Amino acid sequence: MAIFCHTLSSLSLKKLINPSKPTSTFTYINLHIRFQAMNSISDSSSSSKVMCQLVPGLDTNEKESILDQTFERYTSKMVKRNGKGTAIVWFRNDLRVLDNEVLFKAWVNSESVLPVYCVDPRVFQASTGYFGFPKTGGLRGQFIVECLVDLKKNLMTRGLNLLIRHGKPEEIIPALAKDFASHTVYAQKETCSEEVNVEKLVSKALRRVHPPHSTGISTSQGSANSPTLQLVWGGTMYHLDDLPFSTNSIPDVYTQFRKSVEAKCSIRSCAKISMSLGPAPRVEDWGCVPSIEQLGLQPQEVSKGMRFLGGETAALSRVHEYFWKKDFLKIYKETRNGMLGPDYSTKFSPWLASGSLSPRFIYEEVKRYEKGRLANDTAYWVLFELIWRDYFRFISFKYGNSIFHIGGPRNVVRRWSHDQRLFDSWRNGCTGYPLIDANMKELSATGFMSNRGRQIVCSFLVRDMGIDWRMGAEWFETFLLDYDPCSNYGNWTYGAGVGNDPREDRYFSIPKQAQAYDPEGEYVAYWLPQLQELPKEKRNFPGKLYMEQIVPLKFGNPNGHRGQDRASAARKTNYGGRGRKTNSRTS
Ligand SMILES: Cc1cc2nc3c(=O)[nH]c(=O)nc-3n(C[C@H](O)[C@H](O)[C@H](O)COP(=O)(O)OP(=O)(O)OC[C@H]3O[C@@H](n4cnc5c(N)ncnc54)[C@H](O)[C@@H]3O)c2cc1C
Ligand SMILES: Nc1ncnc2c1ncn2[C@@H]1O[C@H](COP(=O)(O)OP(=O)(O)OP(=O)(O)O)[C@@H](O)[C@H]1O
Repeated sequence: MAIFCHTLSSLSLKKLINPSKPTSTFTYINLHIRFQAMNSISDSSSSSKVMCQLVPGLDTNEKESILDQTFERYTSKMVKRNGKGTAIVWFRNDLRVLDNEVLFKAWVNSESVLPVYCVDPRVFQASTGYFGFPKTGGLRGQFIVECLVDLKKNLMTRGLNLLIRHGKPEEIIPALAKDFASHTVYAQKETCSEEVNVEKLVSKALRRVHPPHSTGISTSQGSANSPTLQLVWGGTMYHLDDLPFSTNSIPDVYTQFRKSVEAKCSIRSCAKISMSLGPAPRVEDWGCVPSIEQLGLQPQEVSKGMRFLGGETAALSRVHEYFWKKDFLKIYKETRNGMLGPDYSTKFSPWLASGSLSPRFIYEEVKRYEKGRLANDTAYWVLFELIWRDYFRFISFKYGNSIFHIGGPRNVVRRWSHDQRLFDSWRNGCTGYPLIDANMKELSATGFMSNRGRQIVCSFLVRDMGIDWRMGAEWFETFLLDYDPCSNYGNWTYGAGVGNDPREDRYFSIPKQAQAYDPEGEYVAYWLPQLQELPKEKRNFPGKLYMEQIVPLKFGNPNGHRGQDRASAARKTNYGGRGRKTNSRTS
């Protein structure tokens, strides 16, 4: 039965948590978490089935009041501006007002700020690098639209607005710089080549802009008074400039990186801004936030699972909901490996990826929680995970495009399969392994998959199927709401054993993972309703009661796929084996 979408009484919770039966801490706490989630649903819908759950699950008034209170805490009368003229803020993956270094710098160094967002066809209408999937899927497109609506609203509250233009930034931004006689364009610095190339093009085009009172004499470098592009570091918890090593010598082992930054750097405070960011320059037509169709994408409704709301208001509300209202931070470390429902983990990633949430703000909230409520290892663990996120971003600096290449940062040579039948079964969730299929269905239906799920489906694709890991990474690129090139390709290279850390080469055994993280088959039965009628212990191991398994498992297959050994399966599926023996650990 689909647990988190049904109401449940405390009586049935007691039945679920049978004290006479030994239950692991993980299982117990997850049941508790789902029970709380269900209670919140039952408030509004008594005994009816709820098919999809909003994240955050707060009403509009509550969200607006959280936004106001948070903004108030981060507003200061002390900040003064001391610049001249108009500065342009080119919004990219930093769609927020709170702790936005770019907006802050532009405001301080100008008399007026023009905030701009460019709907770049290379982001919304292009294809992924090698395998040609849509670069941005409909669900992420919708999420970004919501982020833009919210950003526009929050800027307007502070006396600004958001100018929205369709086209390439290198054409739009210089034209605006000319029209508004801007001296500087501020934007967040990115690290991957697609984004860096756009930065270079914008910078080059700006050099050709002559300000109205210049002599018109220009060199190949442009006019001395041409507007400049100032790229500002943002988006990570630790600042690039504060790292205790140069980007070229960032440790390849995560633990070394973490220990070093924790010991030697501190996290900068969030930027506080003035209540009013105006005056806004005079603009005839600020443009509307595009619809999903205007982005050239197919709209997709979420009718099951989690429905994430885009935007800074939702992001700050989610932090409030998870840390303060539901108080789940105190058990985060024990629950974070769950798969079902909104509350086993923070779910901050979609807002972090679009930049509608600042990681430094999360840091400050963790510290506030530790001071005001409870300081334990589990509150810290959110920071531990955020350091992973920082790490992959810095690693993308160090290794450049190699994170997208088949051999990864270590240039590992292996033979990979491109068997379309196998890949299709994986992406469509029809492999015959409920744990894989349920996760893949969740991804395409909601744009989200748990970290546990991501590791398992990655291991299955690359190790059990032997498929080119980039096919999986690009599929994720299309669908994930939280798609971020550094975290996505960083994690995939790790999962495929081609990452920068040679020690990370882990095989995830589906039977073991199912036993540990979905012992009652609730997760698989939620996404694969045909399994709901099976006894709980059978749901992850349904044998012939489900569909035929497309490949045997590399290590042990308790459930069959009999009559076809690995070698013949490999031949049949064009799986070429590996040129190098892996030292996989089995989890
Ligand atoms: C194959 C694969 C692909 C992934 N692709 C992405 C991606 O495109 N974008 C993305 O943000 N995360 C990615 N992750 C990391 C991780 O799965 C998600 O960040 C996490 O599931 C988001 O859920 P959460 O916010 O509830 O996480 P929580 O457990 O609540 O963690 C808090 C935050 O820490 C960060 N974090 C946690 N784990 C990781 C990790 N392994 N790597 C980097 N950051 C982490 C995230 O920002 C996350 O929001 C990927 C992991 C794998 C195995
Ligand atoms: N933000 C991003 N998201 C997804 N993929 C990206 C991103 N930035 C860069 N890439 C991918 O990186 C790859 C660029 O690497 P490519 O190998 O073409 O360049 P290169 O390293 O300069 O080339 P070469 O190896 O031939 O010198 C492309 O596949 C591109 O899709």
